[in-house]
Amino acid sequence: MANHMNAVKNKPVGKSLLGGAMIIAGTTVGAGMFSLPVVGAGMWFGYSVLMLLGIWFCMLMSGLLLLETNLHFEPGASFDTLTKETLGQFWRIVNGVSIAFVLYILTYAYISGGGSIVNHSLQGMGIELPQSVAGLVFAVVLACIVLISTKAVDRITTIMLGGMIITFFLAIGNLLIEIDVTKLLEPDGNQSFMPYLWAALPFGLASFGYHGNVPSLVKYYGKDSSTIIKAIFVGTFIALIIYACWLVATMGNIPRSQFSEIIAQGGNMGVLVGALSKVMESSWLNSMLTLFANLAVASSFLGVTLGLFDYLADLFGFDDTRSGRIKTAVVTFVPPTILGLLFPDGFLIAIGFAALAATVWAIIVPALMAYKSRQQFPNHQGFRVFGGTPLIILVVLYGVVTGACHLLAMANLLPQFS
Ligand SMILES: N[C@@H](Cc1ccccc1)C(=O)O
Repeated sequence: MANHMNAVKNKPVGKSLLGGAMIIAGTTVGAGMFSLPVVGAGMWFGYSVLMLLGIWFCMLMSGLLLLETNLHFEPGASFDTLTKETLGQFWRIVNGVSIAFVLYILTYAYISGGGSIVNHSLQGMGIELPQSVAGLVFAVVLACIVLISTKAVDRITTIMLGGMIITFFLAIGNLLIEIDVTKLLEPDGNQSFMPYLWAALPFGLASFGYHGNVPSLVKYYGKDSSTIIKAIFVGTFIALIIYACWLVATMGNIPRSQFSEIIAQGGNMGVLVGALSKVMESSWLNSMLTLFANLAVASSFLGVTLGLFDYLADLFGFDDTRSGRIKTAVVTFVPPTILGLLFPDGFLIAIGFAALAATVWAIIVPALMAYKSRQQFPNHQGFRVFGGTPLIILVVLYGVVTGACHLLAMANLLPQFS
């Protein structure tokens, strides 16, 4: 869903807790969600929920550690300033590169997922397109919105957010009623579950990523730490609940053995939604589910590419005139779109790589910065995350283990469900 980082800069949303919580929930819930049932099929429901709980906790802690550091600086200080002032030039560069990488690879993931889901929708209307072309259409339409202005993105994502909430409850509510408890609790297929946990860890991490928004919340609320803490807690908790419902809805309706087929077809969004569509009796609710998936990936695309657009404009010094924006749009959209045309089905692979890079800037760097800033400001009276250094070590370990799992899975050294 949307990454309202830039929306915040331009439009005061009313400084209630709810506004901040929605910004966090909006960024967190996105395409990563569609990878969860597919990569969780091996370990199935129980372990998936346990995994989500653990990841939620670690990602919440790393976000709060980031907030702790951020509060030592003036509202408006960016990631770049925070890393430069606490960890120095080396980490500043590593951090900047990893953020840019995540934004680029997510843009590609959304084009791949968007192509897949647009294709699934068009098939419902009797139109057949190659998936790469559907991805191109998806990218071009949404890129034009980003090109027009930040305000356009803000307006459209707000509408999409409303649409997502409505369609999510309509479609998922129905799927939740129809679930088959035996499918959920006594899965078929091979009876080994736990070993598949490791390869799924990176996808859980990507699904709970929101950390780019922490500095924007500080900018938005000022140094009101208790409201920001609540906004992060509530926002990520909403995501946790949505993911749990999503796992119940998918795993309670699609048998585990059928996930093998979904995985064999690349595990892309359209394939998963297609499998769910088959079990839904009402064609109207079916359309709601498809519409939800379209909105979820489109709003994520807008949020993330707007972040990338501003980042690249700043990096290359392109101005905000018409020609400047067109230049920025070219460097923002052309590389991921070409990748989307060449490899239309890299959705899962891209989410995995996004997670690998996110371990750096969303987990390890925030933990190290908090450690360092506690030394730099020993007499600081304000907010400090509980748990002292052991908690920092736990968060770093979580990041390192997840990154290692991604690399091991890439090298085919981890058990993967197929
Ligand atoms: N959580 C987002 C992806 C994301 C990762 C890291 C930071 C920001 C966003 C999603 O599921 O689509």
